[in-house]
Amino acid sequence: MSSGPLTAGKTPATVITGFLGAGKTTLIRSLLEQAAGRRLALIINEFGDVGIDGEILRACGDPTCTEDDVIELANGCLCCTVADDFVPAIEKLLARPQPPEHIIIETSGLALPKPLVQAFHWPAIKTRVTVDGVVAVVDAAAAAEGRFAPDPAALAAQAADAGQLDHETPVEEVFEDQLLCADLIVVNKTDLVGAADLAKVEDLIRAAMAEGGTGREAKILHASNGKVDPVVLLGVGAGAEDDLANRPSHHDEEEGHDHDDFTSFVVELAPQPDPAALAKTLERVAAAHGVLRLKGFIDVPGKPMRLLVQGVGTRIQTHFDRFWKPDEPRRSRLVVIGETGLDRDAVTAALS
Ligand SMILES: Nc1nc2c(ncn2[C@@H]2O[C@H](COP(=O)(O)OP(=O)(O)OP(=O)(O)O)[C@@H](O)[C@H]2O)c(=O)[nH]1
Repeated sequence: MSSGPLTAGKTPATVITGFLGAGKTTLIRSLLEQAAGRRLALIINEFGDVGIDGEILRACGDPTCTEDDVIELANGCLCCTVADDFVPAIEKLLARPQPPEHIIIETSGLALPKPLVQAFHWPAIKTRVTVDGVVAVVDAAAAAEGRFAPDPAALAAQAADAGQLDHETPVEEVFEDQLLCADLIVVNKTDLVGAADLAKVEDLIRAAMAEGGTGREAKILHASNGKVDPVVLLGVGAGAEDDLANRPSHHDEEEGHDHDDFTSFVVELAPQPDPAALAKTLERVAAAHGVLRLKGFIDVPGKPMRLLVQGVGTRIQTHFDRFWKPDEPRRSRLVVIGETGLDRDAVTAALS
């Protein structure tokens, strides 16, 4: 656990980053199940204004995770709302009669984590909290399909050109930034790939890090459904806020940063009698329009439970996650996330 001279006595915080749908919430859920009485608090930031991740975590029914332990900062980008939202949220947690022993922060899948780590230099929290580690979760299946970077061989050829960061797609940029800030990289969804693809993903990660110009070696772990030993995950002891120079970021090159690359909107659907048919439709729409992420809850008439829908690229999963509450409107709403230019009207029409 954190014990260096700079981190002694401070509350450790772990930043969980990773591209849309990589498995951050799943990993946190697994962590909560294994918390063994340790007081954890969660701060969750999502892209889009409907807090699905907080809902999923609250629905887990884990006694170590009460309503008060989950703080959602759902409006926008954490690093841009540091003063108004993030620092006060940390202060509030520390002021509790029983403050958390460890704070877990889930960034949005589109966040560049470095500016968030920088926020730990704010005077109000600098002497009281340290970033124990930045964990980047990688979707092994999506990475093996080439969704985040060109072929590793091509990347390796570019590695000699370290520092040339401006030729990438927005998705590649975000993916690389998250890796470059990480102390620990969790290659998740290993159940979906074979050994050869897993090796390819590790090559791709190392090539992306080399291309980004860091000399640091982050530790790489494998996981399925985010199952990682909590002692490893929460015991990095990095003091990452004091090691920013070794974490290059596209954010370093820009004045402020750009929120224009991605877009999100909510589609309100009619109740859906057939989850399997809905999943087929979503798969078709995601493929036709290049949707990056879909998530939300659906009313299935006659069913007492709400249907959780999760789409990562064209991979759609559904399951009933909890009973509708008596006073809760049975709405069917999906958050849709894609790159700017995603045709909102066409997607809405195709889903409605
Ligand atoms: N097959 C498989 N599916 C997984 C695994 N981990 C997560 N998933 C699924 O992937 C989808 C996305 O998982 P989340 O944990 O919500 O991902 P996330 O990174 O929190 O997503 P965002 O917050 O939207 O960026 C869900 O349907 C999960 O059930 C895994 O190891 N294997």
